[in-house]
Amino acid sequence: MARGSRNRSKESRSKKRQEQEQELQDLEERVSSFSEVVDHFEDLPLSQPTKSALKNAHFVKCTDIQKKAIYVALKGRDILGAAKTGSGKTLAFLIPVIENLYRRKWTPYDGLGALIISPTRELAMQTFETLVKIGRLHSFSAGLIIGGNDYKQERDRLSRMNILVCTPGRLLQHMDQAINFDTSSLQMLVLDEADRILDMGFRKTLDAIITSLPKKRQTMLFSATQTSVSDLARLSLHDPDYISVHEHADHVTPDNLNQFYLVAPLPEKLDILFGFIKTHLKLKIIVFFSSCKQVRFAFECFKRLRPGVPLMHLHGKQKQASRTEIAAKFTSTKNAVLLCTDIVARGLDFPAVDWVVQVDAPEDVQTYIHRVGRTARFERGGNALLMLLPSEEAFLKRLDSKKVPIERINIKEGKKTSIRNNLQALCFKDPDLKYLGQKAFISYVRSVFLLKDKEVFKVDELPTAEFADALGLPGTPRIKFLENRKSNASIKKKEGKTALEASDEEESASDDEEEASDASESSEEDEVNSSKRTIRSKVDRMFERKNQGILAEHREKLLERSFSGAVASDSDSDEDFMRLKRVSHDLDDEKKEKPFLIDSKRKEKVATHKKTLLKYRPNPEKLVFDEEGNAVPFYAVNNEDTFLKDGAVAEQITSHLQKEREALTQADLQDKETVREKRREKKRIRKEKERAANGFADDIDKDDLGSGNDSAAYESEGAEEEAVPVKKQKKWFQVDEPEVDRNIVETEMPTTLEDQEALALRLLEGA
Ligand SMILES: Nc1ncnc2c1ncn2[C@@H]1O[C@H](COP(=O)(O)OP(=O)(O)OP(=O)(O)O)[C@@H](O)[C@H]1O
Repeated sequence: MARGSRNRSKESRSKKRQEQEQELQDLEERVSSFSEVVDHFEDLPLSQPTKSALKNAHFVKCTDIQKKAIYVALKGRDILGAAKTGSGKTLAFLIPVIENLYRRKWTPYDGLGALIISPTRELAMQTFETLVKIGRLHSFSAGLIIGGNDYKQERDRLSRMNILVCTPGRLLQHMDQAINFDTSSLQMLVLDEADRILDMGFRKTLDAIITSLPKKRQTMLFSATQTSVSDLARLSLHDPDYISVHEHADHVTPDNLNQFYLVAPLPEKLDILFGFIKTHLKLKIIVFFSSCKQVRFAFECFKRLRPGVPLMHLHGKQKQASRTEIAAKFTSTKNAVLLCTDIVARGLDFPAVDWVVQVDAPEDVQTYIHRVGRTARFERGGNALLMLLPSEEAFLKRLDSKKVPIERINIKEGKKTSIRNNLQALCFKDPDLKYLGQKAFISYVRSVFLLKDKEVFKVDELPTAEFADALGLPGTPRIKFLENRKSNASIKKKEGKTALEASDEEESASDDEEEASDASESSEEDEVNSSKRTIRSKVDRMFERKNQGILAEHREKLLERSFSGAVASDSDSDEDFMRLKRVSHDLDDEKKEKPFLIDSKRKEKVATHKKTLLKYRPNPEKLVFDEEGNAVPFYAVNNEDTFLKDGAVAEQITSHLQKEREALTQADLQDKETVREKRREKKRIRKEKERAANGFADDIDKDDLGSGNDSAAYESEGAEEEAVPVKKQKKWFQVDEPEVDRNIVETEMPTTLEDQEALALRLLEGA
């Protein structure tokens, strides 16, 4: 009996296996004979688990790139896929990855089958999520390998993974360090945002990765912007298929995207942005800056100015946990403003973004296309606003030549607001904010300095003093790299080189610096090292870090003083700051100690006896130092006659005491003020802690979530005068053409505490 049932189950197992084999064989045949473009996933030659998962995720109809790329990729061909932003490229490569492994009967024991490389961590995470969604009914193992995660944990799981989604730097780290990481069985390599991964920033990393991968593999490249042919050669593609669905479209950007630009002087950019936010409170907005420090400064200032909408910020200098949390929060929020750098520019799919605002112009048209592509995704509408400096108007030519339609707008005079005074007050009150402002200033100038397109980005035409003033800074911070550039250029000129060559060399040096970094976040150091990299001491770094532009000058003076009289040397450098240099301490000839010459037996004996030796020394002279630091004999400072010239002794005593008393009173007043300031600070910290306990914490030093509501913490400190009144400003700008539909989203039921607060604020202020 038992044997009978065992036989039956054996039979049914082998029957099932045979059916599966047959199914796979049929699928293989369908794939190889398939050559039509179909509209629905259901009609593609896909396995049942994939079809079911797609259906469950509500993916029914294929987009253009999916129609044209999936069936070709299923045949194992190399692919170069290009389609506009938000057109569904992710599924176009994920479906073939899963299916091709499935048809090859890949199991967890077969090792690594597919590698998907993304330029940023957030994009890798998003791709991984989609992979999990559509591959959940398969039995493959998949892993996410990105910087900022637990390296050990990743390493221990590597050997068991069939599909890996990763960022280039972290992948190479594992390739170099993890003994159990074997890539020899790899079947497929996918480069998402291929042009970015193949460009200079990742060149060395990617080349090192490619050399470790088997040559016989399927390679798929996808991007919204074109990959240069010379870059492709590095991948040794096998007779690739070029699938470019929007090649003949009128525009390279989505058709349902309205694009505007305005010409804004540098000092007015933050005013304009703040005005824009205040007049678009109910919308979801992404704002791009060129550096992390600008993002932080704008975020810290704006949240204190309470625009009445949740504010968030995202950049590469935040901890990974914060980055992930903020990205998730912005995804789920209906209306919010996300201030960010270009780590958000590519691939990220935040739902229902209404506006993309570029406060700083992008480095090139490619970056522009990717940035604006964060809105108007997959059949939705969207709007984009670009701020150009008067000196950057040449960028419009670049956009035009790449088929980007953009329209000029002007802000209505009556709608202009200024937050300059508010920023000044904030920076005055909070040295940390001022320090951040100084860093933001330097970062911005540096970013313009580093940009390649010198016809558009002209660092020498930046109104730096006015810009510093507009940021609320008490003075213009020193821009050391520009000074270095000038001095380097003049040295090079002397050596027969032109200034242009000199600055080009500096740029290429900084390109090298970028190579090892993640995405575009590397250009964040405030100081540009000149073409020769110098080793900086701890003290140098400290001076560079704290109060740039204030201490830097102080330090220069210190240096001047310490080295005045020093033996001039060509090798003078910053490291010499802590090194004692030979300083001439020559005294007058007559005061010089006569050398004790040992020219007889007697003197030889004396030389061993300290006390006797003293009589050969000149008489000691008591010296004091005057205010200029000159040594003068003690008794020469004052004698009785000169002393009495200033009045009788008693009078002088009284006036001296009077002066001292005044000085003490003054010092006392200052002390009292300091104590008061400390008390205020304590109170503020206590209040912040209380708020933190209630879930409202947001610390300037923490890269955590932020919202407009955080500024409430400053209310009791008399910050009311900093709040700019909220007015209902419907028409913020004017276009020559009829008004564009701004795609206003109605307020939904607030879901989070921040939403509720922002809504309450708006209601109170009548927005
Ligand atoms: N066939 C489909 N049906 C419905 N929605 C889809 C389909 N394909 C993709 N989408 C959705 O469209 C959005 C954009 O897709 P995806 O992120 O893949 O675009 P992309 O072309 O990679 O954009 P980018 O160039 O910015 O990286 C996503 O929200 C995705 O879920």
